[in-house]
Amino acid sequence: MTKYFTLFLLFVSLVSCNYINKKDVANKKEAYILIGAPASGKGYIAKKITEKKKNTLHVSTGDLLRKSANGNNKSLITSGKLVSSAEIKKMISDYIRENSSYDFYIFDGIPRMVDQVEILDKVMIENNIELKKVIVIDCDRKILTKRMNDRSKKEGRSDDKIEIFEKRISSYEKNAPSIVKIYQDRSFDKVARLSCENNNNVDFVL
Ligand SMILES: Nc1ncnc2c1ncn2[C@@H]1O[C@H](COP(=O)(O)OP(=O)(O)O)[C@@H](O)[C@H]1O
Repeated sequence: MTKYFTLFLLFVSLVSCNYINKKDVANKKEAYILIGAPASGKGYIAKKITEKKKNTLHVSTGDLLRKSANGNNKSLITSGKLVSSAEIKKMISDYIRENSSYDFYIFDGIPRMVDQVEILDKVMIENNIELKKVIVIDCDRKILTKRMNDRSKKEGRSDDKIEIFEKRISSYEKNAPSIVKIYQDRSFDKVARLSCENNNNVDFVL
């Protein structure tokens, strides 16, 4: 009799363990961080990932700022300068807190400066989001400039004028290598590289 009771207890504990594991998996949220120069196709890659992974939120700091920016930030954006990290911190923490029910997050446009790595770390910890992959998009400057020209005809973004665009690329070239290095030093395997020209198949970086 005791033998059967012990077996029963073992069975119950196994089932409940499995239940806990399933629940943990269900609650785990994961993030992709996209790093790429202006016009390198971060939006395009984000769209591809969103198609592959259900319940994914694409978080573009540029889009969020364009929707909400005050006068001062608007003029910073128009002149190709960066908005202060303090404002980015508030904007991103509020936004993720208000949109916490996703399974996957794609961060596009953050971190843009080294100090924003820590800001994003904190937001991810507070919202129980783990880093899945940092995807770096490599792109030749000639291609970027051509794309910017095409895009500015279609979208008419105020910061897509050639001299402003060059400034944004220089800012990217100044900041991105140190940011990528931080993630590589933390975990080399989590940093994947994609070419901006040959990026139809994103499966291998997911
Ligand atoms: N993380 C950020 N920190 C500071 N400024 C930002 C950040 N993200 C976006 N911005 C501002 O918004 C502008 C547009 O950003 P975005 O749409 O990502 O453009 P792109 O990647 O094409 O340069 C940037 O040039 C900058 O002024």
